[in-house]
Amino acid sequence: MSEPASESSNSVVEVRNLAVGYDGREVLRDVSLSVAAGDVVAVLGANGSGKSTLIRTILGLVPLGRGEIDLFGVAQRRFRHWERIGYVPQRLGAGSGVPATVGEVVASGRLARRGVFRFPGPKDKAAVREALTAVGLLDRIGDPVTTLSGGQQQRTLIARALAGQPDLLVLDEPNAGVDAASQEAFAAALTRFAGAGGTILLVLHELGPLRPLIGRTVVVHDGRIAYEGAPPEPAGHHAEPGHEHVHPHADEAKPAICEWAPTEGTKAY
Ligand SMILES: Nc1ncnc2c1ncn2[C@@H]1O[C@H](COP(=O)(O)OP(=O)(O)OP(=O)(O)O)[C@@H](O)[C@H]1O
Repeated sequence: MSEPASESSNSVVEVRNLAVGYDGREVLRDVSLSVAAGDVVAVLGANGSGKSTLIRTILGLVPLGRGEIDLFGVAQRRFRHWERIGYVPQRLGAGSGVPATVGEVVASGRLARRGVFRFPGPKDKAAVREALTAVGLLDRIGDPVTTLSGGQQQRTLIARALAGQPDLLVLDEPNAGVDAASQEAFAAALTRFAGAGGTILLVLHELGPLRPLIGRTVVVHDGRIAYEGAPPEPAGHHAEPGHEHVHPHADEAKPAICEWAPTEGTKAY
């Protein structure tokens, strides 16, 4: 892992007064967010609240309407070191028609590091094996990805991002529809990444096995940040074992942050 840019102190992501829309319809407004080196930040919120739009805008995949975004202390439009960021989208674009093996998919995560025109060297191969070991899939390295379960395919995507040895991992609902074993494997891989000083920004529907890892949560409600602070403590019957559901429900007028017991350091908006 390389050091953060010197001019950036330890800022990894800085979002100021962001507004984003699709086809003239505003989806995010007045969003500000800071992620520092070593932070593990979970973005929560109801379906359609704008969580994916927020991280996709940070990554430059959705055009910025208003506001500013800095990555590692550099304005996003001038940022070139995309190899410092590993992105795990919601799904492995199934049906691409390319019959790739697990090892090939993970090796593609090295492209930004090694360049397209250089053959993979021992360092690249070692990084691929290490990343597959981290997610518990080394034994599947030669198998076509299409023969893996949905959860294993998600783990392959995490391994692809890890193989690039990024400083920042951005993940969009990595646990959605994924079996318990894969969720545990993610949690272990992400814990190791964070333990080595990595920064994580991820969209989650439920904290689940990742709860102990999350340092800060940001709740997006109706395109704005409605809460930012410590991970919500389940209250009342929500504290029962197995109830990990953090719910700002889509059909509620207000985010359900009132059900959480804010702890010290909480910012409620
Ligand atoms: N490419 C797009 N074109 C037009 N509208 C979009 C596009 N992507 C998202 N939207 C709309 O923007 C809003 C926010 O969507 P987004 O995917 O950011 O929400 P989300 O909080 O990530 O939801 P989910 O939890 O369901 O993934 C929704 O109303 C969605 O329909």
